[in-house]
Amino acid sequence: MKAAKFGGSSLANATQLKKVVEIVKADDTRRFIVVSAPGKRFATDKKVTDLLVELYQKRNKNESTDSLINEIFEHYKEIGQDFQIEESILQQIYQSLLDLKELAIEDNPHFFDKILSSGENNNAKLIAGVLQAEGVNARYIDPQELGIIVSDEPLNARILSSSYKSIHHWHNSPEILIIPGFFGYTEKGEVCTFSRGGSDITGAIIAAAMNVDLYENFTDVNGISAAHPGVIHHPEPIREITYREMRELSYGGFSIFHDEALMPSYRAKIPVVIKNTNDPSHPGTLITTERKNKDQPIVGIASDSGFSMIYLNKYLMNREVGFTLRVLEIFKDFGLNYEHMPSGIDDISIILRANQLTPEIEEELLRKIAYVIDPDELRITHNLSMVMIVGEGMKQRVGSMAESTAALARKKINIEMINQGASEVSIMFGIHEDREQDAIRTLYYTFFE
Ligand SMILES: Nc1ncnc2c1ncn2[C@@H]1O[C@H](COP(=O)(O)OP(=O)(O)O)[C@@H](O)[C@H]1O
Ligand SMILES: N[C@@H](CC(=O)OP(=O)(O)O)C(=O)O
Repeated sequence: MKAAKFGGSSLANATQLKKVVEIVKADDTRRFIVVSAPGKRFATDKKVTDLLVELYQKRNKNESTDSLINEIFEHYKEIGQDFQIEESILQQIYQSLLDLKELAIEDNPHFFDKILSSGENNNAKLIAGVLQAEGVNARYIDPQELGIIVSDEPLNARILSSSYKSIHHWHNSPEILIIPGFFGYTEKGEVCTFSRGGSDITGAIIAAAMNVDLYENFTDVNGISAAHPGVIHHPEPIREITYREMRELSYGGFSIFHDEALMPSYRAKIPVVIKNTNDPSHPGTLITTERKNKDQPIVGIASDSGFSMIYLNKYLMNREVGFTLRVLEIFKDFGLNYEHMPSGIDDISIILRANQLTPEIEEELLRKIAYVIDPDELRITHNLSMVMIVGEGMKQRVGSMAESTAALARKKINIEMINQGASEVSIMFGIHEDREQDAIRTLYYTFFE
């Protein structure tokens, strides 16, 4: 049995949807289909979820949403146009969009979630209708009926562990279930979405709950490549990768997969394959617990920007009991999440996402650190990118660090920070944002060509 998730790029228009219908028909073990909201039809197009974000903003400003509603509806109509679907489906979609005009804003903590979730919900209804019209025994199912119950954290829900058992009750469904991705319901029955890109999460939850043999994640490329295709021309494809490696790459900025999405399928030890809707016979990339091909020490290079780093130095820091704890307590008091904290004998660096800082917060934070910790040196660096080389094989291989630093030095890229986790699955380099693409290129050509 398989669960398949189709991303927005696979559902953007009628031509793409025809490919999806063929994929569903081609293998009768594909029993659970998770769908995203319609994606971009062309480079300058807007995906439906982004139009819904605009709708939310307009509602908040009390501006008319009529033209947006029409634009979104026209997109659904275009997707359904080549199929003999029942007229009532499009009417239902139109009505649900009109209902968004009436949704209460006041005392409605799930206002944004309700608007966003309509993108996938309407698409799942449309696709179920299309599959039925094409003779497939399929049905739309609402996440509440299915049992996707989530924590009450607007725009950032998490699945409750009790959900898996309820969802499993549907594993023998005679109909193929068409499930909208990206949201669930709280215990009180309110719609709550996962974070952006969260249809991947729904796919993994369904795969784990139904205990399928394979979770297929369909997108618009032949699996994952060793670096971002926008930076490296024809990067090498990755045929097989472990969950740990994929987790590091997703964290490091591989936008192809939501980084939280792997958790449910990882725990359930279900293999995931990333496949191309436009070329379904291509093997894509397989994500498993252990990879068979151990020859490749480094599988990929990822990067992400928008970091700041606070550097602290205090002579004999290592003798002060509770030093790190006191520093982190300050971060906690400011409600700041940190991402990494490499340390030396007398110094530590704390790296955090810069979008949490305003000039006021930054000033107060530094003042508090100076007062509580009394460091010999305290400074903050902005506009950093984290560039990562990832691969389980690095543990056995001598010299990955030396080759990387030599490659960066050759390009005169200054390394502000190096971090290697205890698991030795990745090495991370903090560099100035301006040199991010140069760093990826030089590291890629060092390890791949
Ligand atoms: N390392 C990588 N390998 C392959 N694709 C990548 C990589 N990094 C980023 N991408 C991009 O991710 C895109 C697919 O992911 P996504 O936007 O989530 O698609 P979907 O709409 O199917 O969910 C690809 O079109 C590609 O441009
Ligand atoms: N539509 C949602 C959820 C999602 O996962 O979409 P996609 O599978 O197209 O990345 C978003 O844009 O965030």
